[in-house]
Amino acid sequence: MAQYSLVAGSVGLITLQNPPVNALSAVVRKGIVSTFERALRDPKVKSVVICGQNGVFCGGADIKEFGTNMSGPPLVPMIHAIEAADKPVVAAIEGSALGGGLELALGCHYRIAHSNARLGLPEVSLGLLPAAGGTQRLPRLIGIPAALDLITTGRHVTAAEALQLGIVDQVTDHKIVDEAVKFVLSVAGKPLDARRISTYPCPPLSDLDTVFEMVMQKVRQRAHGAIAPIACVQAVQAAATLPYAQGMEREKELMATLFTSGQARSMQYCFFAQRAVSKWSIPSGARWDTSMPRPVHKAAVIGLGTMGRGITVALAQTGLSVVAVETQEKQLMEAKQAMPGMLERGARRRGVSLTLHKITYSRDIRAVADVDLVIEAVFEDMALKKKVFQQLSDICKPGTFLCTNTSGLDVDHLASQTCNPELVVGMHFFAPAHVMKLLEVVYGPRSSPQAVATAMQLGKKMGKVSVAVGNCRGFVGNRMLKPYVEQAFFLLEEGATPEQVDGALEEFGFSMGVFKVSDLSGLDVGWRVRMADGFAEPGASSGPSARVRQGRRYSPLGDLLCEQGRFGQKTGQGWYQYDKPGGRVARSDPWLHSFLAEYRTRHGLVARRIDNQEVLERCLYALINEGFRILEDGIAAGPEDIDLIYVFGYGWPRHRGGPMFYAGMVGLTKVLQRLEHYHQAHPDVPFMQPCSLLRRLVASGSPPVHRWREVIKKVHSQL
Ligand SMILES: CCCCCCC[C@H](O)CC(=O)SCCNC(=O)CCNC(=O)[C@H](O)C(C)(C)COP(=O)([O-])OP(=O)([O-])OC[C@H]1O[C@@H](n2cnc3c(N)ncnc32)[C@H](O)[C@@H]1OP(=O)([O-])[O-]
Ligand SMILES: NC(=O)c1ccc[n+]([C@@H]2O[C@H](COP(=O)([O-])OP(=O)(O)OC[C@H]3O[C@@H](n4cnc5c(N)ncnc54)[C@H](O)[C@@H]3O)[C@@H](O)[C@H]2O)c1
Repeated sequence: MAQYSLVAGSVGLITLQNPPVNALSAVVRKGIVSTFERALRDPKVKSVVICGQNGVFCGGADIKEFGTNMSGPPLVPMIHAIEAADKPVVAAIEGSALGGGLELALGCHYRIAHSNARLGLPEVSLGLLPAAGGTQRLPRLIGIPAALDLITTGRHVTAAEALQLGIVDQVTDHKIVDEAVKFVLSVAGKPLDARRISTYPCPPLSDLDTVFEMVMQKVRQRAHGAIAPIACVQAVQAAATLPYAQGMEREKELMATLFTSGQARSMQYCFFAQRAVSKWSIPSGARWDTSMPRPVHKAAVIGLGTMGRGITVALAQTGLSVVAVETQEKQLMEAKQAMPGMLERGARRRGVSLTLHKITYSRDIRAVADVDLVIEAVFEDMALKKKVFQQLSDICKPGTFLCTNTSGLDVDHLASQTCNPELVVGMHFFAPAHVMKLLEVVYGPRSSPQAVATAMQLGKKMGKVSVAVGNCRGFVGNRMLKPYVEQAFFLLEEGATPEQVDGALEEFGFSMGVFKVSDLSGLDVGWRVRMADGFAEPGASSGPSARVRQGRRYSPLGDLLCEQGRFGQKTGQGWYQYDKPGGRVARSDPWLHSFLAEYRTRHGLVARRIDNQEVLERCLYALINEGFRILEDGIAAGPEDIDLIYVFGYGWPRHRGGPMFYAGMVGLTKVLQRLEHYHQAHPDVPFMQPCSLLRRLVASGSPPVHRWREVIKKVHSQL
């Protein structure tokens, strides 16, 4: 609703009231319309201030309404009426003014922001565009380039940047409503014609066509198949080239296409999934709302390699004191040199000024004696990690949480090396750890609710999307990757090329295909794991039995490349070639193609034409099938957890909602049928055998993804 009061004798104050973010639900819109009409009718009222309750102006349209039959007064005429009023209207912005909230403010004649405010048009991240005049008013107010930037990226700006861009007229540190009232009294009676943004011409730009062509090209490249960013550019183009009324028509038309699209549904699903996973619960019964995290003031990181450096930066950025321990002098020196630059770039990326960081370095693990939480990031070697955990258990003060960044080793086994296994959890970051948004918090049967709650809260503080997952080989993300990569190898054996497989996956929306990612992270990483598991054995990669291991189909292709020293980007050769070791630009490698041809001949394989549909089905359905197994095993609490892990950690396109949501969009029956088809063709590939949970879901009528938990619960209760 919207509350109305008369203040300072002549100012009508409208307060949006819809906790927690004052979203513009039907009731709120109704409230604004009626209170605004009342203010206009009242001769005592000379001006109006619009604000939001509880320190938030407005989080935009009510996203929950989007899937329903929308009723109540529409936003566009409501904002028009505010702009057309002959009494000055000021938006008093604190907290957030996002989406429809900012569009409402743009309809006001003046905008005053508290210094804590964040403003933006994030509709693009929901698969939409700002359809309450945002695409038409913002370019008229701040110019086309700046508006394009904000609308196509959806980024939020601080009050200071908003002032610089000209979005707001004033920024204050004082009470926002008091300032707005003071301000509106000072402008009462002044003409308003020059304050109605819709009447402004768009600031001229020379060579408009070239600008839009270039922007469109850039946006298309970044969009990876998402349609909303393209529509955003088209809408701003309408603002630049058409009169306001026609621009509004174009905005409406473009929004109509987006509004009902599968992409918008997928992205809005991700929005709510992100909120849902923070409300974690684990099989022991511990939950987010009953488990108290313990404050962490001082943390430590053990091992300053690739991951340890990123984790140290991410911790320091939250304002924590960090003790960084590294045994190798050379690594320690390199880390010390690299860290300031990483912190500086991080501050720039987050749009904040660089503050003094409290990092102390040591080669002696005893330096961590007084920290509240330790994150271990030494080599992926169980014997080494066990030793480190034994040391930590001896050295650290009582109650210190001991966390490991292992990519997939048994967290329980590490916990058993300590005197207090309840204090041990996995904190699995993704490279580069100070940039990537995902954190898997791995709990074991003995992890205390407080340890899980503390790791989840610390992750949130670090700006991560933290997902609580159970302990199993590879946890959720890396476990699902295995069947996906395996299928990619099999496709090469059968006639595909790395270029084709990557091309199909990139067209689907991944920013990088599986082989480019493998080159980036290093082929040797998986090779070492396969050797440890007894899959890859030196000398076993050729010969007649090379393609069968432990009774199942196996492809030694990755092992053969590693045996040749082709580890990917770091060696300048992998599935692709690079201009030098460490090079970043992947080029097709004729050597690899003849190697594949020779390999097929050696094993009597006849290359066949494989279409992209098959590439996608085999790679993605194998991954999704493992996702169902993870749900069945109770390793992930729900499909949302898996989906966010893939969107934030593995480059799954957000506009496709994550693998499990995507399976629902494709149709569970179809996914099941195709898995059955591929499993029949290759019964020696266990990953393709459809998971029984998938069968149960299909048998229960393929419920929508938000109802899968009911079926999963039934499965668990029968176990
Ligand atoms: C044809 C039709 C034409 C329509 C015209 C459309 C016009 C317009 O252009 C479209 C929009 O505005 S699109 C909108 C554009 N706006 C955006 O994209 C902004 C989206 N919101 C945000 O980015 C963040 O929530 C804030 C930064 C506002 C607050 O962050 P924070 O303090 O960390 O809080 P938190 O944990 O994030 O959320 C707390 C609770 O609020 C909930 N909720 C939040 N916003 C909601 C909404 N708009 N709605 C509903 N609910 C919303 C959230 O789910 C959660 O619920 P839970 O049940 O407690 O889990
Ligand atoms: N690299 C990735 O993409 C990635 C992603 C997620 C998780 N991980 C995991 O993170 C951990 C570290 O991986 P990385 O890629 O940073 O390895 P890395 O080889 O880059 O760094 C490991 C560092 O640990 C140091 N170290 C070894 N023993 C030590 C000890 N006892 N005390 C202090 N320092 C010691 C080494 O000198 C080295 O600098 C591994 O468990 C790995 O599986 C890696």
